[in-house]
Amino acid sequence: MYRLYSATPSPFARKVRIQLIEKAIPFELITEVPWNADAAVPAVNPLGKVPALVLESGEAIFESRLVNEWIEAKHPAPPLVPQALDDRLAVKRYEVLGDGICDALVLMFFEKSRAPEKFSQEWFDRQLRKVDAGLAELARLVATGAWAWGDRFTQADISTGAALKYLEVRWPDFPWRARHPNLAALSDRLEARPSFAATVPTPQAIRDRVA
Ligand SMILES: N[C@@H](CCC(=O)N[C@@H](CS(=O)(=O)O)C(=O)NCC(=O)O)C(=O)O
Repeated sequence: MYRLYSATPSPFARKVRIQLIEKAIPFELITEVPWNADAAVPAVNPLGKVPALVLESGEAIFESRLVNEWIEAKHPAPPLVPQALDDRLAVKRYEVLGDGICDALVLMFFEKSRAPEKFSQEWFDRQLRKVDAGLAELARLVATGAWAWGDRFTQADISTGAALKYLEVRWPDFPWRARHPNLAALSDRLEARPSFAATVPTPQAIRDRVA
């Protein structure tokens, strides 16, 4: 059975969990705080990050985009990424935008946790601009669609949904729903799916706070 190293707030790990559940692939979930000194994930991922998927052979795959690409290739049914190259590119664009928004949110979270004298408003505001512009582009791409891309559930929905819910969990007061009602409606539809309901992100206490 596959083993997936994960963390409760992680939108990147959530993408993999959702993909595995959508494809009915059994896996053992190993949940930890990757920031803590005693984290286990560095033993399988030299970059020390979750998600990391460990195969029955013991081989580890890390970086959520690569993990999901591998899962899609090894377990193609049901297909979550279209075959045609231009369509694949279109779907992957949502993952790049969603991951980029989450990367900026992670940086904002840790910037905010610094001692006041170490906090950089300029750095925080730079990341916030990426979130704002990334959301605006996702809203433009989604438009009035029932799904993030095309006429069915794809990896574009996984990426978009994971980013939106992470934003909501990390920054509850961020007014993305008012700004982008189409994204709010898509998020609500996606969060009703069993694979989303089973993987709702929750904050975690970090014992070994990064200086
Ligand atoms: N690009 C990576 C990002 C993964 C990532 O940043 N994971 C965080 C946890 S979370 O921010 O997703 O909750 C981590 O393990 N960080 C530990 C570290 O960076 O040392 C991916 O998509 O897999």
